[in-house]
Amino acid sequence: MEKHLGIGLMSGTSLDGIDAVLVEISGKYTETKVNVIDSLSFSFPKELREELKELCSPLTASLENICSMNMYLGKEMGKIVNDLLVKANKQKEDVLYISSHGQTIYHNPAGGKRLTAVPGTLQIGDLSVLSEVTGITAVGDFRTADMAAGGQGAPLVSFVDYILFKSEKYSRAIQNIGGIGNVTYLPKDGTDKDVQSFDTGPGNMVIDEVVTRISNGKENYDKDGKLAFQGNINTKLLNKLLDHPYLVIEPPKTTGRELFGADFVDKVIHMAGDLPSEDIVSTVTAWSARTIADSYQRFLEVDGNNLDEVIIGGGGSYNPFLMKQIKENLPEKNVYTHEHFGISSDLKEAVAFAVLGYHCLQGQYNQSPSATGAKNPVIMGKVAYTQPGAYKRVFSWRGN
Ligand SMILES: Nc1ncnc2c1ncn2[C@@H]1O[C@H](COP(=O)(O)OP(=O)(O)OP(=O)(O)O)[C@@H](O)[C@H]1O
Ligand SMILES: CC(=O)N[C@H]1[C@@H]2OC[C@@H](O2)[C@@H](O)[C@@H]1O[C@H](C)C(=O)O
Repeated sequence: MEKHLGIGLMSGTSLDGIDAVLVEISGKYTETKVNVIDSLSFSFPKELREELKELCSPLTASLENICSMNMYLGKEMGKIVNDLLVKANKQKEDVLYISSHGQTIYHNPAGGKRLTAVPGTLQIGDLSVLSEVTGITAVGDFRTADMAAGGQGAPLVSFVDYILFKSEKYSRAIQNIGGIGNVTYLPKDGTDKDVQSFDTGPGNMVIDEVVTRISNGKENYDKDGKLAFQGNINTKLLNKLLDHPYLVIEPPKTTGRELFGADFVDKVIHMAGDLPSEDIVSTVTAWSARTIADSYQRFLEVDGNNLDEVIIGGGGSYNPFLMKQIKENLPEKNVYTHEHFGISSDLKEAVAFAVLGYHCLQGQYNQSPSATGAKNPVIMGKVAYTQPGAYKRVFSWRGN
């Protein structure tokens, strides 16, 4: 089977930065083979992170800044790709495509009341700029295709989870803990029609924002759960947080900074009153863990479905306090991280988007309707090439 080099780029809702991964890839769907060759991570400087946060809220976003940031991020993403090529000692001619998730700044799967307020989602980091800076074909803007077919536009990684983790022996929950938590449920010996997926709720987003506030911006996350370990979980605050209406909405459902961003953290800080700051960190971390465990019980382990294994990835898997809480809430499950299966928790989503982009270029479906709630399968992604060389490399290849 013909092998190619491709690059996956992930810039997630945590707004922590961009992960870039160079993969060798071949095949399609359950025959897909993907190996990581090299990777590079770029942390957003504080000012950029703050600007992006502003763009994620209708109260602080400006049209002018969104317009510029789309171009700016496209260029930055291109520079990261070029750095990765230097690191891996590869030329642009060696690489068939880049597949970029883009930076979500707004995600509104429910839409609004006005006639024109239909569901929408916006990922920025322009694909033409990315292609022009790198000389490589760029694929991206996946979520709108799923929404066009009536889906939530997320979670999309469930398609790749099915390829990587389906098992004849065990029912599995593949849990990502990024800014938001999302799960893919793969029942034992199930088909692609049995895949279920939804956002469980806050992952690290609320923890990160609380830490940013209490440290006056000196820290932006609770490294190794240090603050959470120093505090106590406050049951009263925890119970109030567990009343959040998102947690009982039936899947398919997705969420983001619109519900669990800075405006929500204002309310948490208010609810916490004069609690010591470490207790607030412990409590919101315990809350994230509970929302994950509770949603399995509420939505997955129903109708005779069971759950044997939980496989955790994303940055939250590096927070030992959060992991401890998850394990305590799931005493009868085997809880692993992606590393147990030879996959980096950090790079998994970037690899997943490399797989989605490769399918787009092959004209293959790359989405799971049962996971996103779409009416029908679609090929997600748009393709940009600004120079003939990039165009020729992709179109002289018939990836069938
Ligand atoms: N050593 C660590 N200790 C505690 N938390 C950590 C550690 N490393 C990473 N994290 C957490 O992981 C977050 C980043 O996670 P990740 O990169 O998976 O998110 P993302 O891809 O931006 O989000 P999403 O999957 O929601 O789009 C950081 O903001 C931080 O909260
Ligand atoms: C709109 C958006 O960017 N959603 C992200 C976010 O981060 C985690 C969770 O919420 C998930 O639904 C999704 O990302 C992953 C990559 C997904 O689509 O599978």
